[in-house]
Amino acid sequence: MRSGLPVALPGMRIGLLGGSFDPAHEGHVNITEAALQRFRLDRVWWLVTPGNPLKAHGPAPLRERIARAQKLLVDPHVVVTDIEARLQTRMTADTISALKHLYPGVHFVWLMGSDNLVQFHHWDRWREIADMVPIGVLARPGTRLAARNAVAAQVLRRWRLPVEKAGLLADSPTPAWVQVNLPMSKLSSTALRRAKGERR
Ligand SMILES: Nc1ncnc2c1ncn2[C@@H]1O[C@H](COP(=O)(O)OP(=O)(O)OP(=O)(O)O)[C@@H](O)[C@H]1O
Ligand SMILES: O=C(O)c1ccc[n+]([C@@H]2O[C@H](COP(=O)([O-])O)[C@@H](O)[C@H]2O)c1
Repeated sequence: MRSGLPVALPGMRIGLLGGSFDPAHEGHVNITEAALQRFRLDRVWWLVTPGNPLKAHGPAPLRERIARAQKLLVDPHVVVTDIEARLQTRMTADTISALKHLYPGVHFVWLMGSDNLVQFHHWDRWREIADMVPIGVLARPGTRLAARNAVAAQVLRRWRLPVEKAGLLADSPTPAWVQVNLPMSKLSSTALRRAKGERR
């Protein structure tokens, strides 16, 4: 295993929550805890991205964002990582493909808030992502309806699991996805940056 990468054993179910985390907030913690429970995951890795390929403005320095994320987390099942910087991947399809190669036998699940499902069809090789890993979507305020009508949700509708089967997601053949509702948090990094007067 390359140095600096987290350890995982074959058979483990690991959720990947990619994000800018600029900054990390309780909304991230909230969906992470829900994902651990609802998708019966052993771990969630926060993949703190060097920069979202679809965002024009770069985020705060990676080290600052990681330090803040680590401070916020108390659950030992959650690991904050700079995997994308280490692997030099920016596109999620490349990150997932590299992780599957580095961790054979690990059951990865891609996690995202429902706002990201609405955008998902703009991501690079998004159909390949859906073919590589099951996807767990967590409801985010104001985007549940849009997520239901999202292009990706329509194209992948045949492979949507009923919510009662969310616990089987990590072991399901791909494509497979499910959207779960949870007590929602309105927190967002944008709101936190604005409250501090930052213009990013
Ligand atoms: N309050 C929330 N409820 C549900 N999902 C969330 C929430 N906040 C963030 N997420 C999800 O967490 C992941 C990482 O989010 P990100 O780091 O972009 O935070 P953000 O608050 O969405 O930031 P920004 O406001 O800068 O877009 C994304 O999949 C996003 O959908
Ligand atoms: O690969 C892509 O084309 C792509 C496009 C947009 C977003 N993503 C990923 O989605 C995750 C959430 O991004 P963000 O900035 O909304 O936190 C993060 O891991 C990004 O790298 C990935």
